[in-house]
Amino acid sequence: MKTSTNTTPAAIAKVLVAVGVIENSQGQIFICRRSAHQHQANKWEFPGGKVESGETIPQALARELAEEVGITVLACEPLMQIEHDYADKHVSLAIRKVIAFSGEPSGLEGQVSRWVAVSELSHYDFPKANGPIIAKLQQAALDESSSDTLDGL
Ligand SMILES: Nc1nc2c([nH]c(=O)n2[C@H]2C[C@H](O)[C@@H](COP(=O)(O)OP(=O)(O)OP(=O)(O)O)O2)c(=O)[nH]1
Ligand SMILES: [Mg+2]
Repeated sequence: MKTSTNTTPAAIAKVLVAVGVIENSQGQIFICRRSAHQHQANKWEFPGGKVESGETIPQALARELAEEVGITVLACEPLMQIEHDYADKHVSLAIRKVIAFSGEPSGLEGQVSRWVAVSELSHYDFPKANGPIIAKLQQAALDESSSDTLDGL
């Protein structure tokens, strides 16, 4: 007789998360450190949080960034979508680049936070799902600097 152990992926909830890559005028990115009691504890992250029912992704992003880091999002654009299965949780990250905002971000929930250059992002311990985001930001920065070089010819 077959037995079921209820450990199939379908048994693990999937969470939609709006994630903001906030960039300043010097091309630096704002990152925060997750607390010791959160999922993916103590890892660095791009601020954001779960999309609540009835919310669009931009609405969720605006609410989360106001709550967590105290900025008002004025404009954002899609950067990428990542599906990632952690053993205990499946996440769908809807990543937006925040290209205009008002206010100065800070860790309103007591989280450590800082602005970092794109080239320094790989020195920080992010959740596994974030690898492709960092690769994409670093590739875009390289493309931009090579087009600057060509402009100078
Ligand atoms: N905000 C954010 N979450 C990320 C990133 N990478 C990544 O795997 N995650 C995962 C960790 C969590 O499982 C989930 C986000 O949940 P969260 O704990 O931030 O959600 P939330 O802000 O609504 O939290 P809460 O107040 O309900 O506790 O997405 C990232 O760069 N930023
Ligand atoms: Mg959050």
